[in-house]
Formats: sequence, C-alpha cells, structure tokens
Amino acid sequence: MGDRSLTEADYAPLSKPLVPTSAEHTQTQDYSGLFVDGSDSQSRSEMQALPQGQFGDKALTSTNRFFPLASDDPGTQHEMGLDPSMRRRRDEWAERGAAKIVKNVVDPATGELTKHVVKMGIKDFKFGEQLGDGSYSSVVLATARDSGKKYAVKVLSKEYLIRQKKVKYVTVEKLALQKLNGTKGIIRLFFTFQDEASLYFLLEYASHGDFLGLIKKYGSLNEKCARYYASQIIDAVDSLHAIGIIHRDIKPENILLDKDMKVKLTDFGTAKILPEQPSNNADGKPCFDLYARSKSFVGTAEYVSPELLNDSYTDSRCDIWAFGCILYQMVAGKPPFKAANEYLTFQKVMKIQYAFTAGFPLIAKDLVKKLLVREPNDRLTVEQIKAHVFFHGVHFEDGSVWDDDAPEIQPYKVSAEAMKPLPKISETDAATKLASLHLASNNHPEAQDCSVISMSAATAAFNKDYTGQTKSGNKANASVRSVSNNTDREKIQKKISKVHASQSSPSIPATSSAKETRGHPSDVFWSHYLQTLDEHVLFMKEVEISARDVGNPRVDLGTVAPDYRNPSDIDPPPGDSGRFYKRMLVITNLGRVLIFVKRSLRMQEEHEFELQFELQLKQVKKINLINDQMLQIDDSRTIFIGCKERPFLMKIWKLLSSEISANPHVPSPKLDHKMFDRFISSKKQNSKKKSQAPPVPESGKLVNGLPGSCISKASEEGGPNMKRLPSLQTRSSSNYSKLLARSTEMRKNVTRTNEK
Ligand SMILES: Nc1ncnc2c1ncn2[C@@H]1O[C@H](COP(=O)(O)OP(=O)(O)OP(=O)(O)O)[C@@H](O)[C@H]1O
Repeated sequence: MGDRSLTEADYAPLSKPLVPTSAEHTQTQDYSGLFVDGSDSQSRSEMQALPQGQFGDKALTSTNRFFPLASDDPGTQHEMGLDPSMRRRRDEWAERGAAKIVKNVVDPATGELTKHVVKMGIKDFKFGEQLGDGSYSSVVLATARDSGKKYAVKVLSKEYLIRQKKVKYVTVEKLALQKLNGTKGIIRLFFTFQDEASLYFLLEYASHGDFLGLIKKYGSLNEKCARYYASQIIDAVDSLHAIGIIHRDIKPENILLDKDMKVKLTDFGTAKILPEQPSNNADGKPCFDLYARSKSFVGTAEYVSPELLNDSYTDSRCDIWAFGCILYQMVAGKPPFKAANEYLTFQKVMKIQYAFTAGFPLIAKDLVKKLLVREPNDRLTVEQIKAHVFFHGVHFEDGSVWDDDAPEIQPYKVSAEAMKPLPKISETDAATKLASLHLASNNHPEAQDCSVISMSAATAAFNKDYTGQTKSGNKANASVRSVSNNTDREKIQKKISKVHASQSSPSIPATSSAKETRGHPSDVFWSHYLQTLDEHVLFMKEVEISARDVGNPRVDLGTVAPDYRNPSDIDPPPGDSGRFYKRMLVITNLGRVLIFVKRSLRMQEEHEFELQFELQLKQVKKINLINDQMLQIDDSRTIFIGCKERPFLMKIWKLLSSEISANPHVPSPKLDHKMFDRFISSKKQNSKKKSQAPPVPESGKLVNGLPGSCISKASEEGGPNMKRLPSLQTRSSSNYSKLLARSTEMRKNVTRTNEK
C-alpha cells in the first residue's frame, strides 16, 4: 500500500462491525457483563474470516497516532482550531462510532427502573496516564465520567492497521475476548467504540501492571508465589483451550495483575480461534481439535515453542511450552532461552538448550523439565500439570485458585525445603496417580529424574578441589547460598546432608570416597560428573581474589599459604584474617559461568552464584564487578549479570573495593589452557562416540552450536531479560521468517555435509 493516501474504500472494513455484537447482553450502569460494539449496527450479521498471519512493525507510528487528552474538558481543546468540516466529521463519528449501551435508569418521578439505550464514546471518559505500549496499540487509563470507574482503553490507529494489513488481527482479538467474556483469569472487554482515526477497546483495568514488572521488581518469586501465580496461569490456559482458543503469545508482559494481584491474561491479537467440531458429548460441551496444526509464525522469541521453529507448526501445546518458560522465569528471574539476539535465542530453543540456575527448587525443576520438552506429545498436558506434585494442595477443581488471597511477594531463596527430593507418589492421591500414569504412557525419560541440581555438584567439586577430599558425608553436596551467619549455614547444611544422605544423587558419584577423589584434578571430576548431561565444562580456573582497598599489595596465597589446596588447614597470617578469598570459575557450554567464592581460612564462608552470558572466556584476564548488577570483563566489555544474590554480590564487591582480579593460580597460564584443551578434545571424542554427532563443519568453530561467524556481530549483552520482549509478528523489519529460514538452511547444510 506504500505511502499513498488512504481512500474511503480502505477504511470500509473498519467502519463496519468487526464482529457481530452480542444481542442478548444484559447491561448495567457499570457495563459489567457487557460486550457491545460501537459500530454501524446494520451490518451486524457480517462475520469476517478468521485471520492468521503476522503483525507488522511498531504500531501507531503513523501521524494519526492517537493520544486521548488527559483533560477534564476534552471538548474545548479539541474545539479550538477545528474547522467546521472537521467539527462536523467529529460529531458524525461521535454518533456513528459510539457504543450503544442499554442502561438501567431510575425514573426520578416514579422510582421505576427503565432501560435506556445510550451511546458511549470518547467523550464519556477522562483519559489519564499511558499504561503500556504494544506493538500495534497504546493502552491508556480512562475514567468513566458518570461512574468514576477506571478502565484501560486500548487505542488502535486505523490508518496503521490498514496500512499494515492488520485489521483482521483486531477482529481476532475482539472475537476472542468476546468469547472469553467473564472467564476467570482473562481480561474483560466491556465494549468497543471508534472515531475517525482510532478504534477503542474498553478493557478492565489491571491496576498492578504486568507480570514482567513483578518479576523485575523482586528479581524472582519464591515457590509459594510461583505456585500461586502458576496455578492461576495454567487454569486460565485451561479455560482458554476449553473454549477453543489458543493464545500463542503467552509471556509475562501479557499476564496482567488486577487490583487483587490476580492473573488476567491479555493480548489475544495472535490467538487462534478454533472451529467447533461435531461432537456427541453428553454434557453438550463444545468440542475443539486442540491438536489442529497452524502454520502462523507468531509468538515471542523467548517463549516460542520448538515445533514452530523445527517443524513450522504450532497447536495448543505451544501455550504449555510458554507456561514452562514462565514457571522457570518466576524462580530463576530470567527466561530459560535467552541470548544476545533472537537468532541465537531460536537456536537455543531449537536445541532445548537451557540450564537451571543455582539452587532451583527440585520439585519446580521436575515440572519445568517435563514442560520444556521438544516433542509436544511428550509434554505434560494441562491435566497432568495440575496433578503434578508442584501443585500439591492446590485445588483446581473447586476454583479456589482464584479465591485465595495473593501471598506476600518474596523473591526466591534457596532453602533446605527447596532441595528436598520429590516425594513418593501416594497411591491414594488420585490426581497424582493420574499424572504418573500419563507420564508412564508417555514414556517420558525424565519422569524418574529427581537429580540434584548441577550446582550442588559444582559446590561438591569446589569442596573437593580445594580440600583434596570430599567433606564429611554428603555435606559437600549441599548448595547453600547467601547464608551469612555461619551457624545458620551449618544448620542448613546439616539438614540438607540428611536429605541427600537418603537419596542417591548422580551429582556426587557414589564412588567419590575421600580416597578416590584425593588428588583428582577438577576437570576429571567434571568430566565424570557431566558425562550424563548436555552441559559440559568449557573452561575452569582457580583464581584468587584479593582486596586492594586496604592498601596492601595483592597477597599471593601460594606464598603465604603453601598448602593452598587444603585451605581448611591454613591459619590466617596475623592481621590478615578475612582478607583472602579463593574462587573457582567454571564456564560451561550452555553459556553459564559459575563462580564459587570461598572465603578462605577455616572455610568460614562459602557462596556460589551464577552469571549467564556468552563470551569466550579464554581471553579473559580480568573481571571487575562494577556494581551489584554489572560485571566488566577485560576493562571493555560490560555485562549485566543476573545474580539473585545481590546482597551477597554487593558484599563481595565492597570487600574487594570494586576489583576482582582473576589470575590463574597455576604458574603458567598456558598450562591451564593445555589442560583445558585436553579436556575439551577428550570430551568431543566421547560425545562423538556416544551420539555419532555430525562433524563440525570445517568452515569454522561452533559457538553455541552455530558457526562462530554467525554471532561475531552479536552484542555481548546477556544476563536476565529485563526488557519487554516484542512479539515476533511485530517486527517485520527483523524478519524472523528469514532468520528462521537461514537457521533451517544451516541445519540442512550440516546434515548434507554429514551425508556426503
Ligand atoms: N487492561 C489493562 N490494564 C492495565 N494495563 C494494560 C492493560 N492492557 C494492556 N496494558 C498494558 O499495555 C501493554 C500493551 O498491551 P497489549 O499487550 O494488549 O498491546 P499489544 O499492542 O497487543 O502488544 P503486543 O502485541 O506487542 O504484545 C501491556 O503489556 C500492559 O503493560
């Protein structure tokens, strides 16, 4: 359509009703239970074809972008400067585009209730602050002049919709919201109206903003909060699917929180509305084919399901995938699949390449693992999710997920409780039994996996590497973070030891007796441990951390403490107590950087935290912690870090006066690299034997599974996703289809090379 002027004919579809209006609505003064369309009522029976496809660029960038005035008297400001013909058109539209509302009005003379049809449009609301900006809309706060009630009004520019051929998506959004009207957990659409320039959706106002804001504010959510919100999200998804609607773009930005902090799903612009299937259901419930495949390339990179990328289709199970991503994000504070750009994110999704953060609670981890499964058939169903032990005590059947008050929001902190293995399935618990039966029939390989998180193993490795032996019992397996009080820490570790003692954990090989592990280089330990995992160590360094702020030259632990490998035996040099730190830096192929900091001298404190970014750490010489959120690598590259333990990080930072030097402990850095290269080449050989993996194309090294050249220009930014993620369909400029085609082509090439 280009930049040509739009004609009457172009606007025609928007001047007609987009969907049939509800004829039997019962309206009250506050518009509850109401769905009314403010369009020409003559064409009511017209139903547009259900749209599919993609949205376009950032919306409302056209000159017609509308921002309602935040004025008490909108009339005067509009009147000034309006020529008579414009005024006439505006008045025409006030009449033509208004919603027709049936109001119950009390007759002052008789006291009787009578029904009046009134027209409502822009003049009936006071507009306030902008609540959000979508890819094709702006959302503003609106207060009804008559009742003082607050609403959110989604404003869509007609010109933009027409130019970008997005009209049909507005139709879908409206139709979906109409079908879902009154469904718990779904934002309510009261009515729509329009004027010459814009369409307006009068929506229920979700005063607590969106879920991304909540996660951002607290960094993460503890299990109680995660359970509360996850139960509402999955119940809302269940309701959608039951009505034959697939959302297809579930993400924290599209989950709103109402005045009671309860979930309201929004943004149905890319939803799929399924046709009803013939059914003999005795209960008369409508029947939909939730597995009907759709080829639309919709969603948001970080939450898009692998079948869309690998096999170019989605069905209702894409919502389950997105739910898995969000559950992970609640606890970890960042989405599981996140890279420097969408292309790399796609690669991670396609390969299901993600890692759990340190201390991720085991029960939630089990659920996430069963959701982030490549094959949609192997993914848990909504029913199975609800029956998962993570939701133990949540009563979906009686609707109490919506009645319970929201818990006090707290960020996630690892605890002994969180590290408890999955409880045994009770035979009497019908729901759990159902889930386990389904799992069995799905032959889900991970169903039995209650393994301890890899970070625990890392802690164990750390203990062993630094003491030369596994610490008493399974204590080394305990991963305790940010417990500053030594006594508390010990108590917690004892508790965890008990838990772990009763469990056979693959993290610590059963054979790892003190005798056997003594003197093992850490890479041997890691190669042993990581044999069964997708994640493997790319690089590991023992480093020392020194405090320069005290004015002393950096202390060489190797000199001061010859028995560096067994620091628990070292006595602090007089006056220097508490100034020595030891650290192990572990970089894995999943882009994880694990740093274990141990304050030396009798092992008084031990902490671990995790950073996530992508870079080739071989080059790294120095790491500075700039503040509690930023890490600077080699003076130039600044990385945002996703450290949930900010207080701890701050503590380290303060202690070290902003600088951490990462110097290899081994006398020659080359030795370090040699060890590492040996480790990697043996790792490569092992994995070749194991999986007959295709050879790496000669053209270049693989970085994250891709030729390095593909990401040479990628920004190094990583860390938690704290930006609002635009939906795929909203950025035609970045052309996802092309990206996808490129990555598919690349995979084909690799396969072809192998076949040759
Ligand atoms: N009912 C509401 N109450 C409060 N805030 C809202 C409401 N609806 C939307 N918002 C805010 O506006 C933002 C954009 O809304 P929405 O997602 O519906 O727009 P969109 O144009 O469909 O966006 P996109 O397609 O890019 O996801 C939301 O992320 C939210 O912050």
